[in-house]
Amino acid sequence: MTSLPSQTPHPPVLHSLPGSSDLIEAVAKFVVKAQNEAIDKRDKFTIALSGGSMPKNLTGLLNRNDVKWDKWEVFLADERVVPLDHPESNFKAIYDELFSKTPVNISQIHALNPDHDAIKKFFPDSSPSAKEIDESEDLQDMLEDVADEYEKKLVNAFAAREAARFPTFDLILLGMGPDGHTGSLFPGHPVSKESERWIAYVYDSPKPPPVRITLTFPVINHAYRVAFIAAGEGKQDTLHQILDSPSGDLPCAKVRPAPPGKVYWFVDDAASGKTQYQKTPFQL
Ligand SMILES: O=C1O[C@H](COP(=O)(O)O)[C@@H](O)[C@H](O)[C@H]1O
Repeated sequence: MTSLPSQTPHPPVLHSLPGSSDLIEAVAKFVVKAQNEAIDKRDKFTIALSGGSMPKNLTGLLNRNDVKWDKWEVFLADERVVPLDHPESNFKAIYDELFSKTPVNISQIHALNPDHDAIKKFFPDSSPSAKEIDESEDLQDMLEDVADEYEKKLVNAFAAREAARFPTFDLILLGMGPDGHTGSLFPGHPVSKESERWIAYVYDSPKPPPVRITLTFPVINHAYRVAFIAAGEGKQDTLHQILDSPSGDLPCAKVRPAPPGKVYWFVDDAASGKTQYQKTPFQL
């Protein structure tokens, strides 16, 4: 077992694209580059995807003929504990927007176990309150089990190829919430301090639905590439705070992969309207 390397992280690379179609095209080119490098090395591409506004920004991949879909192994950067066909499911968002239009086999996408008891128990409309979960070891055990099950999927996928303490994703794509959260890692939440687990659960997410699982920071910061995708004026202040303020308290600012890993920001000019951070023209 090796632990996280401790070199100084590379500074984030900021690419700001004029509009939505430029952003979507740049993201597609970037993902294909990451895909090709991974396939050259290991004949496989391990990627983790987020929900929220991200899936529609991945649709540029559908216009290309150099995506080697059969080599993709897909995980969720975070997921809400809801049925897979629920409108709040990140799996559903990604599947509907992207994978349903590709030859990717469903077995290549690692979703939550749809038959887990927790899916019924924590279904948003009938979910116990955070206080009830706080007071119930059984409910917490059930959530622990959901996180464990998902973690095992990662262990199975990565253990065969590396004996590292944390998995090395070829690419993790993240969103940035207006409060600076990413995945289901929310500002000030104790899960942000998790240093051992690969997958953690949250039952008091300030953004509904409250019950979720998420990749932890050690996993995110062990990836070979992490890229945020954020668009729109509504993200301006948060992006400014994350990239221009050296204190780095928001969850997005804590994404600083250990070298050789790197973090990239793909944003539109509306989102980067206030940031002073140096922009790097996007070119491949
Ligand atoms: O709740 C979530 O929010 C973040 C950010 O979403 P966005 O709509 O502001 O882009 C998302 O990345 C995450 O996957 C999701 O569960």
